[in-house]
Amino acid sequence: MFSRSSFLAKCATRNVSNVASRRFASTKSLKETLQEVIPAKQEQLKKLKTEHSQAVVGEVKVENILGGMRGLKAMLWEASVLDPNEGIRFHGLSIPDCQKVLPPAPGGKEMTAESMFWLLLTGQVPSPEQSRQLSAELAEKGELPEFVEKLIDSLPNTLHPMTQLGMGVAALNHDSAFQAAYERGIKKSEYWTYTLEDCLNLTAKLPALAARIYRNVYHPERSLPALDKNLDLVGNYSNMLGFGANEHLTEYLRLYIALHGDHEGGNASAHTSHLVGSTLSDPYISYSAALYALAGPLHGLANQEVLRWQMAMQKEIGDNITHDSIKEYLWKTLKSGQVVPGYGHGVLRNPDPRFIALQEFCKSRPELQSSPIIQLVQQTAEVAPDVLKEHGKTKNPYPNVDATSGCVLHHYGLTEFKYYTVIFGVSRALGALTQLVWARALGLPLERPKSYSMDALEKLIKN
Ligand SMILES: CC(=O)SCCNC(=O)CCNC(=O)[C@H](O)C(C)(C)COP(=O)(O)OP(=O)(O)OC[C@H]1O[C@@H](n2cnc3c(N)ncnc32)[C@H](O)[C@@H]1OP(=O)(O)O
Ligand SMILES: O=C([O-])CC(=O)C(=O)O
Repeated sequence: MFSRSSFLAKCATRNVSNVASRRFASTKSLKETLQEVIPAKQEQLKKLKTEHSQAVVGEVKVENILGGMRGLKAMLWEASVLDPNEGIRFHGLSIPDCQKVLPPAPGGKEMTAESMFWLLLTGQVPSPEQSRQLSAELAEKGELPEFVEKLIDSLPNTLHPMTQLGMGVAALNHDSAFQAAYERGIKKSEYWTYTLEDCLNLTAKLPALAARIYRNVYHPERSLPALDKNLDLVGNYSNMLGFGANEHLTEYLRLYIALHGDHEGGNASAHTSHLVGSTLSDPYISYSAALYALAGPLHGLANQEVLRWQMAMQKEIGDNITHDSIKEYLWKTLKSGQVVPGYGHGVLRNPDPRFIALQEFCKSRPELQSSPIIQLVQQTAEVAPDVLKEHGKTKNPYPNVDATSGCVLHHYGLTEFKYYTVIFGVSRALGALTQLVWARALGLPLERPKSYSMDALEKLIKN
């Protein structure tokens, strides 16, 4: 028998190939589990600092400074690592591994947001009981304060849903446990527990906030159902969006939200939350800032742009869609100086495994296979890589997750694509908030890289 802490210490230094070995029969709560795993990680950090702080892991070239820091190994991020060819691994587990071992909701097949959150936070696969325990805790904490409801209800329905989401999340910091404790004057060693409290509260409240925005903007005539204490986080979200009766869409949302949860630390949303959090801003305002990075069309908003672009393509081509007509539309987009949304990536150099997992979901359901919008997305993915290769600019001509994430929502009737990035925003909290807990548990410092002007850079090169 091995102890969990020694197992975690080993996991920290090498990938775990035997997925089954990640199963633990435990009745511990999330906080108790974290209390157990934190000392080994603190020890690991101490060792890295004392024994290896001068080890060189890369070099900084002028192209890195001018090229958006692409490729620089410059951040610590615990929950996931992105391999350019294989894609994302969460604590060493690939997406198919996660699909095998992470518990689904009762009666469902897809992993829940809670089980992914547990894995990201602790490095352990929760038991179904632990996952359900976390669902119950989140449902208990899920209601919005009345002033936040009033704030969201007062916004014009023409304000982009992402702007509204960021405002609601920031306003929730009114009740931040971390901020209140910091003002009281707590020890650094206690930071993580208050951060965890805020992170759980925020995760719990995101569905009610995001669903309220959807209702206000698109269906003001509807009333919002109350939180169901027996449902998982996404079950409740789907219910409050008005799709609770559609088990297929609810399952898709579970998969979507688990898969989009984390993508290592350098992506713009995760990095923003990490940067803002490093000033000891509380998790609400740190994550609010992250949402505004996610809301850019080169990042999360691309999933809205993909649907808009695919619908425009469908309108222009009409019913007779062929590979040639898609090719022509792709060239038209490129020649007009626009990017093809849903293609390319800052790190990945192969098709995104999240794209593949969502496509597999489509392939497993006959009603999705015969859906015109899903067929169009699939056909586009067959044509676009060759066109992008011929165009010759992008380092990665393959589809990323945004190329396909919206079409299933559209098929099942969630057609308001300006809302899609909000769903991404509910998901990305899982990874960004996990790192805030770890940043406080490990006592990570203020993030403050060195910058140069072009004159200063030229001087540096000469010297
Ligand atoms: C969840 C996510 O955030 S996944 C990403 C979602 N974003 C998109 O799908 C938007 C479309 N894709 C892109 O704009 C880019 O591929 C990005 C932003 C994702 C990555 O950017 P980079 O790392 O700079 O990509 P790369 O190094 O390959 O770019 C080189 C050139 O190819 C161009 N390029 C990259 N992808 C594309 C594309 N899909 N269509 C057309 N041109 C592209 C870049 O604009 C750049 O052109 P430039 O030299 O004129 O500035
Ligand atoms: O990793 C990135 O830069 C973008 C991305 O796919 C994500 O954040 O999910």
